[in-house]
Amino acid sequence: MIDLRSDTVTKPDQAMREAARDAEVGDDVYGEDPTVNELESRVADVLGFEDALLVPSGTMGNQVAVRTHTERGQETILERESHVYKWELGGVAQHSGVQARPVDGDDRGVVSPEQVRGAYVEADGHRAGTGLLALENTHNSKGGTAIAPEAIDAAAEVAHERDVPVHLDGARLFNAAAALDVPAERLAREVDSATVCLSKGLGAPVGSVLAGSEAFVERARRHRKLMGGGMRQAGILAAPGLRALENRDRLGADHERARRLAAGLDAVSGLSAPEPETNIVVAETDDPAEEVVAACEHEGVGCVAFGDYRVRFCTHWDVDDDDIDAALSGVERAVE
Ligand SMILES: Cc1ncc(COP(=O)(O)O)c(CN[C@H](C(=O)O)[C@H](C)O)c1O
Repeated sequence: MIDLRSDTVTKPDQAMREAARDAEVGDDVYGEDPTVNELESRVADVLGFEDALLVPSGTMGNQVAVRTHTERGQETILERESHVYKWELGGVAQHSGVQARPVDGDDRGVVSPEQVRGAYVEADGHRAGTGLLALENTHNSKGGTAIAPEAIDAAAEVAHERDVPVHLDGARLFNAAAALDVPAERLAREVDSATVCLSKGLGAPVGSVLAGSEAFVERARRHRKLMGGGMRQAGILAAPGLRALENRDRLGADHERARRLAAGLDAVSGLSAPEPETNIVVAETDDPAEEVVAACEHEGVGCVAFGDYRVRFCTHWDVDDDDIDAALSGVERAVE
């Protein structure tokens, strides 16, 4: 099957497997795994933060960030279609006792300064107040949109004027950086913490990294442990992660293939697919999405329903040009 369901399906290459095999390891709960320490330091540098923390998943990175930034009862402002709100099992409530305050970003998932201002709640005798603003870049549900640094900065400025910290779910931050041709550090410059996923388009088998100030990461390390994320010889995971980090420069190839895939899908009767900004293609379907997904699977193409009449296809490093051609033929057969 040509698996376009997600870029989470990427598999480690031989170099990553050998790096894992040969990794120098230690007990990371004691801070003694040299490979984990190297990865954390490297990601902190790349994102322009003081420190960083390896976590098993992007979800844990986001949830540790929420738990570290907030107090119980507070609210977190987030975009209604964001991953933190929509796909993390109510984690902000379950892990942190935090209330979600969703706002409807624009069609690209951008949360405006006015929306932050309007959703902000000052603590008083009856309310715990706003404890966090959570943003996402690229924005998955809106089609992998690469949000400009100025938009992130503007929302963060309003939060900071009210002493509210900002977390950036940067699961695909390097995709945004590649699409906008700006350093990832610039996209994270005005936020207080950011997660990046090594296990998506970058191809690592496991792992995300949560970056922030030294004081933030010290507290986040405790919350990671609280959630059971304290790992031992995790250099086995950090070594392929370090290799994955070097794949940032190849993400443009995924974006180019996504553009070709979208153009081909758009030409199929019963589908319409706008030009993507990164590696995520979302097609509007005449037939129910679930039917289209099942038909595509039958023709050897993996994709996922992204709404009643929306289907998502993700390009990634295990998908080459021939796969795109084959996928287009398969989808054409599926929906004809
Ligand atoms: C923006 C963003 N932030 C966080 C995560 C969570 O990462 P993991 O927990 O899967 O490592 C994801 C995964 N997204 C997955 C996907 O797109 O297939 C599913 C929906 O969970 C994400 O898209």
